Amino acid sequence: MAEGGVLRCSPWFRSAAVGGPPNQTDYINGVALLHCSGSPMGLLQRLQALERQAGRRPGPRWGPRVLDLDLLWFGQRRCATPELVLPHPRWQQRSFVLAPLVALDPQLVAPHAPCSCQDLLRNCGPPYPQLL
Ligand SMILES: Nc1ncnc2c1ncn2[C@@H]1O[C@H](COP(=O)(O)OP(=O)(O)OP(=O)(O)O)[C@@H](O)[C@H]1O
Ligand SMILES: Nc1nc2c(c(=O)[nH]1)N=C(CO)CN2
Repeated sequence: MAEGGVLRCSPWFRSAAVGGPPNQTDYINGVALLHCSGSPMGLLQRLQALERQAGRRPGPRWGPRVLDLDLLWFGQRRCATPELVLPHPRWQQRSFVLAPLVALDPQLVAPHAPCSCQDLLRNCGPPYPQLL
């Protein structure tokens, strides 16, 4: 049985919806650093079960959802299947991901990233997510 848990959590950030249908309400984003002794796919399945428990139902791409738990990276692992791509293909361009990561650790350089999360966030430019 795989074991794991939450090591650290970022504060929450509010930002306007990026992409998806028009007129969405703002999103609230955070990141967590996890310890996990199991496989990336096993972890993704646990995250998806939590989304379902929270009441998430199928909807349009990037449309409103009650909970969205994405796996950004899993150590140094790389993976490209229809079910799981690691590292997540879009995290480096998303200020709503990078602002919480920088809040978690201002020095953070993620596996396979070309520079620090702080530099990636600067590259995104404004508007920056609002710290709650
Ligand atoms: N790293 C990953 N983290 C989460 N889901 C992933 C990942 N790689 C691939 N997927 C797959 O993406 C599918 C769609 O997930 P979801 O609807 O949550 O996408 P999204 O979060 O809205 O969009 P995005 O992938 O751009 O963040 C899932 O069924 C899942 O199998
Ligand atoms: N602000 C914000 N925009 C998004 C978000 C998100 O979490 N926050 N997630 C998306 C698909 O995962 C698409 N757009």
